[in-house]
Amino acid sequence: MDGKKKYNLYESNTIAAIATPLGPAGIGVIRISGSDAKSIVTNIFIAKNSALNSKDTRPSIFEFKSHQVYYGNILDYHTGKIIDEAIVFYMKRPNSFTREDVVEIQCHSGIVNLNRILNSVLDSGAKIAEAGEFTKRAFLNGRIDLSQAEGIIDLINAPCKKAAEIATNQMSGHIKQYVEKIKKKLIHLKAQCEAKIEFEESAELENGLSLSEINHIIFNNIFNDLKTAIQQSKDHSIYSQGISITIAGIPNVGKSSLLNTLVESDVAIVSEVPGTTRDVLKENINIYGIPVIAFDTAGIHHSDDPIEIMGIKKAHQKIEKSDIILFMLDATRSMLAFEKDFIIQHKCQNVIIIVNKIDKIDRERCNFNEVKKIGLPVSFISAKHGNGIKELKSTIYDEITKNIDQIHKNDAITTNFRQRKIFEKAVENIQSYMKDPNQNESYELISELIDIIIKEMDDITGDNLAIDIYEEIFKQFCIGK
Ligand SMILES: Nc1nc2c(c(=O)[nH]1)N(C=O)[C@@H](CNc1ccc(C(=O)N[C@@H](CCC(=O)O)C(=O)O)cc1)CN2
Ligand SMILES: Nc1nc2c(ncn2[C@@H]2O[C@H](COP(=O)(O)OP(=O)(O)OP(=O)(O)O)[C@@H](O)[C@H]2O)c(=O)[nH]1
Ligand SMILES: [Mg+2]
Repeated sequence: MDGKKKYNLYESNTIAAIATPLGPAGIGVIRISGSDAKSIVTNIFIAKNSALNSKDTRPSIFEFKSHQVYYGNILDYHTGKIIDEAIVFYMKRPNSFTREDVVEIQCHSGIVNLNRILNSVLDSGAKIAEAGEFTKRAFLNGRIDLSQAEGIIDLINAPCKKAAEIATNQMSGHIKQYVEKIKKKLIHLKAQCEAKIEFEESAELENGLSLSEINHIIFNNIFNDLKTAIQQSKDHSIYSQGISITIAGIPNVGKSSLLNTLVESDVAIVSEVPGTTRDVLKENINIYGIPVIAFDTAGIHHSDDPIEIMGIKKAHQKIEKSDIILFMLDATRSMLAFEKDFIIQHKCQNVIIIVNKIDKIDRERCNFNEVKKIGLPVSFISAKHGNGIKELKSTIYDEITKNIDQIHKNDAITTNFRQRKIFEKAVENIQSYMKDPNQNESYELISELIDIIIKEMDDITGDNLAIDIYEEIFKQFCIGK
């Protein structure tokens, strides 16, 4: 991490926010960052038990030592009355998360208590922090780059273990290092081009790279680095974005029963009356670490009931948009022509055929060769009694991951959507240069291309990025982060 300070934007104000959730919890934390952090807390804190020299009095600013904790009482700024007992933690700049002076107040939790303490801190001179402002300061003050800051948001929002692991990698600088490696190669090539352009006539440079060698490195080595980042990120995006699964089928086959079994809770109404489900139901589930949004839909059939027709229309819309369709059949009867047609129509999507209610039939006599012949994955289950559900989950997992090579590689480079778009733009720029008939003739042209890609790599790490772009990114954070 470089130590340089990029901006002096915030030196004049000190910010504060509640950093923990506003609900019942054991402990709550209020975070204060900026040059007045220490004096602001000095006004509203009395240290107890000789933690500071001035026992049972307001401490002098000079008494706080960095990275030490002090026990005492937090007071109301105006009345001087005790609000809560707390532990106060001071981190002297630049040895803090924001690289500014930071004081944290660890107090009891509870919405009212935390807000009373925050108000006392604000009355004592702090300004309320915007969403993500602490992390923005860590970025502006050079502790982390933009990709690491984005790793922090992703970690906070991670919907599953794998997504959290990927976010931790980003936070610790995977993307940053990957981009820096590409940039280093580009800067080397750029220097070669500049030298050639400058000394062309005097022919002083004999052992520099030739134009075709430079082109070759960009078209192969750099191009592959960019492509690898894009491909591996696509593979991993299922962990952060999740995938959608729609349960479909004719009425009464057991779709809602399956949703309930997958969620392990009675979220959907189940009854023997066909046409029970009218609306689309949505539930979050987790299939071997992959976040899945599961939709239960109205049974599809020909209906004259206007409300049912609306439900069936919604079901079709969900089916068209979903990543995987679980198409459910009833094991107690043979397949209808309508069901066969549905399967044929949707064969291009990822369809898993589910034969439900196997508890009701004699497995030996169950003849579903017809279904197996279709060539799609088939699961035999009892949604009601739970048979075959583990196998169904494995089948779904295989379907999700079937086109993914990199999924288990921990060192795979994983970008978020914003970063991936920039890598894609860089690939497009190289491709259109490759198509340019003049590209073999000019160091100037390749030098321009190199400049463009360097600028794009800078956008990933946030170097020289326009203020409005990173402002947008930090707004996605929660307050207190
Ligand atoms: N209470 C608390 N917990 C937290 C944070 C925090 O700010 N406060 N963090 C943030 O949200 C994360 C940790 N990140 C941090 C990063 C750097 C420093 C820091 O003080 N670094 C100094 C000193 C390091 C040392 O003593 O070795 C430095 O790097 O110079 C602290 C927290 C998660 N847990
Ligand atoms: N024996 C048995 N009965 C089941 C099974 N799954 C569902 N059922 C029964 O089948 C009936 C219909 O189940 P639902 O889950 O409501 O079916 P659905 O497909 O959601 O029906 P609609 O919402 O009307 O389209 C209920 O009486 C369930 O108890 C199963 O695996 N075995
Ligand atoms: Mg239903």
